[in-house]
Amino acid sequence: MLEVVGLKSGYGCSQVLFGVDLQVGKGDIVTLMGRNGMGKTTTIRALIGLNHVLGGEVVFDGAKVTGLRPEVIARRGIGYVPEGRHVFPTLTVHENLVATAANRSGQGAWSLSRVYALFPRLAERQRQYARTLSGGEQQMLAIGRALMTNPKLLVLDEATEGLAPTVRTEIWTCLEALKAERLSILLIDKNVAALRRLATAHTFIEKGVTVWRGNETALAADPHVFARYVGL
Ligand SMILES: Nc1ncnc2c1ncn2[C@@H]1O[C@H](COP(=O)(O)OP(=O)(O)OP(=O)(O)O)[C@@H](O)[C@H]1O
Repeated sequence: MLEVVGLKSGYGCSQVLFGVDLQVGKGDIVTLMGRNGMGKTTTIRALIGLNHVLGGEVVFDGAKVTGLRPEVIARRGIGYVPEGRHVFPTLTVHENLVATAANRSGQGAWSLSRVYALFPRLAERQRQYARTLSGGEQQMLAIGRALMTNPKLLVLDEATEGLAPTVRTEIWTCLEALKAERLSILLIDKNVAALRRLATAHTFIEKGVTVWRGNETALAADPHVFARYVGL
């Protein structure tokens, strides 16, 4: 589904990524972990076309997408939920969702009713302006909007950051439901316990380089990996 090899990227003349390798297979839930400032968000931004790629390759769904424009990569089927939500504040919940609805149909296509079934709270607030929603509801809306593009891969950056524990649990439950549907997901999150319960594979980066990859069984078998690269 997604194969990233030797990805290099940065900001202006400051290089941040020096060789990130990452793989997400169909139905996989893959984490991107590492200490603060190691390049997790930059990796995501580079692979979806928001940051300039200095080297390496990104292959998505069998085709090279390295360096393509973000809207082109999004249309290929990568749904992105950025850190900090970014819903349209002056549109209603309903308008936010239809604004990103992809012009695709067929089996498995996301519809308003499917998003509302996943997030009943959004259904109750359909006519409410997005700016009046709680942080957790805005996060649900951000995920719902990404789903309305019918992604083959959903990318979430800190989806539970700053949310109350009960709301976090709701987001994790929703991600479990998406996992059961075999949607491929790449995610960054500081809530490591929940992340590890959900994920099928992990990627650790340090100073812009992939330093460890493996499944949860391999990670659990080697506690030094976690201590060394995340330090908890
Ligand atoms: N817009 C920017 N301009 C310049 N440098 C940036 C910019 N955004 C991030 N950086 C730098 O790039 C490096 C990697 O940042 P990045 O946000 O990718 O890390 P991260 O692993 O996601 O960290 P965190 O967990 O703190 O979000 C950091 O040194 C950061 O200061």
